Amino acid sequence: MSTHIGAKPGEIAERVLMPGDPLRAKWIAETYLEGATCYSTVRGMLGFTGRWNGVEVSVQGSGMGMPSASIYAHELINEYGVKTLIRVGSCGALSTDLQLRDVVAAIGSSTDSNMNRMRFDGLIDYAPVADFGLLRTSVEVAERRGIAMRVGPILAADAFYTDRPDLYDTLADYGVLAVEMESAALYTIAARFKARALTVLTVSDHIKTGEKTTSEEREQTFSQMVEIALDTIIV
Ligand SMILES: O=P(O)(O)O[C@H]1O[C@H](CO)[C@@H](O)[C@H]1O
Ligand SMILES: O=c1cc[nH]c(=O)[nH]1
Repeated sequence: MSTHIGAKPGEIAERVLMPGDPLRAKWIAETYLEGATCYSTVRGMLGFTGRWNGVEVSVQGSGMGMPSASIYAHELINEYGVKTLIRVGSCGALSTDLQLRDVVAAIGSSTDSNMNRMRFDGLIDYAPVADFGLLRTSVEVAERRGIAMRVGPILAADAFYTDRPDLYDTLADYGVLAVEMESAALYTIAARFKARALTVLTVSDHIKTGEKTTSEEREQTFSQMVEIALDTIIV
């Protein structure tokens, strides 16, 4: 067991999908993974291991926000030997080109988090980016599946409810597609500890239009994103 994950050594695969929502982890395991078993219920942050196309894959909930996701990424890599992590999350669209349920792959992640400012002593604006091989594979998988996945930069925000919507407009002017709350930390920790990471998202709500999906839809219906992530992680 690590501090926050109740798995025994060997119970977590080298390949892990990371949704923020632990009940999305359960849905993914039950819907897609053959022979899935639950290895952790610590803090209700469920984790499962099973097989996708014969390859062992785990799914671990990571919670909301970079402090929580950082804990799970850190322990998965450093205490369980995880080599590849793909976040499968929901996001709010900043770009007016995006519609509800569109799938987005995050090539890089800007952030308002202070975590990397602390890491680099406020001297460097570190640029957290996706693993190029995973990103390329995900694009190939999406094309093969006929899914029009958008690839571009996103924002990883500390706050879900912002007092500065004007900054979201400015970021959209700079080509930032969407906002979520974990990718910058995931990319940074993967880089630091020599793992590979990618973030694939589904648009759950639109910041400009106010349209949104329900919490049940966010938990159980973002199948295109999950299928792209599963096909990508086993390559
Ligand atoms: O749906 P998940 O993966 O939790 O991701 C998004 O949803 C949560 C906010 O509702 C944040 O964690 C954000 O990043
Ligand atoms: O972090 C998130 C996730 C979904 N929608 C948002 O607006 N923000």
